[in-house]
Amino acid sequence: MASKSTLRREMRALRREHASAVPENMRGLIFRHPPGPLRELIKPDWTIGLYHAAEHEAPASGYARHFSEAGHPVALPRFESKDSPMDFAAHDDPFGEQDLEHGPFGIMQPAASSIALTPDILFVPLLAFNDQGARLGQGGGHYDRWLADNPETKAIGMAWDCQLLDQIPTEPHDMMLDAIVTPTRLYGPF
Ligand SMILES: Nc1nc2c(c(=O)[nH]1)N(C=O)[C@@H](CNc1ccc(C(=O)N[C@@H](CCC(=O)O)C(=O)O)cc1)CN2
Ligand SMILES: Nc1ncnc2c1ncn2[C@@H]1O[C@H](COP(=O)(O)OP(=O)(O)OP(=O)(O)O)[C@@H](O)[C@H]1O
Repeated sequence: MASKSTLRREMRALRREHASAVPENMRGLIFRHPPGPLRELIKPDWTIGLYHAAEHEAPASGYARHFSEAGHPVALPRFESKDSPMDFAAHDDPFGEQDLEHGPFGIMQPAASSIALTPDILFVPLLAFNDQGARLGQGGGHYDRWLADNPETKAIGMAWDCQLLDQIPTEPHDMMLDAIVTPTRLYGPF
């Protein structure tokens, strides 16, 4: 099996190629809200963890708007510096995004003044996944560490269909996903 770093390079290129082929005016039409079997998992009082997608990642802002309209608190990852641990903080303006600022890794994040929240379900970006729920991330270990510290939180991958692989190299610290959503399929809930 290819090493994680080789796979990361290949999957970044594949994801870029795939995502840039989706016309700009169609992007808002995909990932508008999660499929029914996932919505059924989510209790009315749950806090929803999402991410602010980088250019070629599966877009997650439609879910932020959907869950916010449905009355759920929405939270995004936040870092004080590149080396500090990830926490989650309120994202109260998913339509205007006026409550976000530039953070480390070039990703928009809640301001330091936003209140910290602990998601009950966490939607996570990824570079590759398989149909058993294994995940390859960016290599920072941020989600693996956070999920290890918060074992009650369900983890749902969001991905383009091209990110599905037969096999993912895994290590003991890698946390499995409870489900993965793509524009055409739902894998799980396992
Ligand atoms: N949108 C988004 N938010 C996220 C993550 C993510 O993968 N995507 N993270 C996931 O853990 C955490 C941030 N950690 C990160 C760790 C490493 C890199 C990283 O290596 N980025 C590459 C650029 C990748 C590319 O070109 O696509 C880099 O900086 O070289 C990014 C984020 C939390 N927030
Ligand atoms: N629970 C943990 N405790 C301590 N270190 C961890 C833990 N999980 C992962 N790490 C460390 O994080 C680093 C990156 O892990 P890995 O290559 O699995 O990242 P990834 O799953 O691709 O990234 P991410 O979870 O940020 O998307 C490794 O050095 C690993 O040892």
